[in-house]
Amino acid sequence: MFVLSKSNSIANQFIAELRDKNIQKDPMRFRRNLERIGEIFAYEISKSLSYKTIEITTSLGTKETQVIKDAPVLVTILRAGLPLHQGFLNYFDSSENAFIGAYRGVHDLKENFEIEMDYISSPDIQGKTLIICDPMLATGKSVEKAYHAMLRFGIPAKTHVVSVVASQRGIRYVTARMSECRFWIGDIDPELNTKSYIVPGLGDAGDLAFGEKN
Ligand SMILES: O=P(O)(O)OC[C@H]1O[C@H](OP(=O)(O)OP(=O)(O)O)[C@H](O)[C@@H]1O
Ligand SMILES: O=c1cc[nH]c(=O)[nH]1
Ligand SMILES: [Mg+2]
Repeated sequence: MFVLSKSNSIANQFIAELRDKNIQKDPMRFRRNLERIGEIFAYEISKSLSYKTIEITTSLGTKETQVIKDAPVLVTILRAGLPLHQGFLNYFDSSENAFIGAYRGVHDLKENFEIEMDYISSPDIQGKTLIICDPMLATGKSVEKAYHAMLRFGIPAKTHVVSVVASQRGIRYVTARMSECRFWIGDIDPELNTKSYIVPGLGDAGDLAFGEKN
């Protein structure tokens, strides 16, 4: 597992701004910070992709260089995943894309809930590299359900899962059920509250990016 916050970088400032209850009042900055973190993860993940040699022609000669062999398929979970997804698209110009509509069903008294999934659109993913991005990994149920739903479109060669803030419990949940995936996490928080929100976390990422749901 790759954890951005384990080393010092500008990424930690962007994550700090996402968490800051004053700065996050500005939804444009909130979305832009998610996008910037998407760009940073895209760069980090690009180091683990497959490359091919091409020869390019400059105005003065030719040069052999390494370029990505096959663009990864970018998968995102609505709504909060959209700005993070845009960050990936900024770097992976020709990627195909998949979108999943998922949300938490009604909570019962024990704070249990199932994830409802009512929309999925995807290209064929057989043998391709997938990058699933969603800024929050709280219980881990959304991303686990999204990943397994994607498998009806083919078996990917490799799946990368990206999350900006994850809980320790969520990490345990997904690594136990998605052992074939590689996880790329911004920062890991210790707790979930009784509504299964990450503490300290940042709040509701979808609402902060796009406004409260009615
Ligand atoms: O790990 P989990 O416990 O499943 O929680 C994480 C999910 O919660 C958030 O989405 P939310 O359901 O709030 O939808 P939204 O993006 O539309 O606000 C987030 O973007 C994840 O998809
Ligand atoms: O802390 C959390 C948990 C789920 N979804 C969010 O947006 N935040
Ligand atoms: Mg939400």
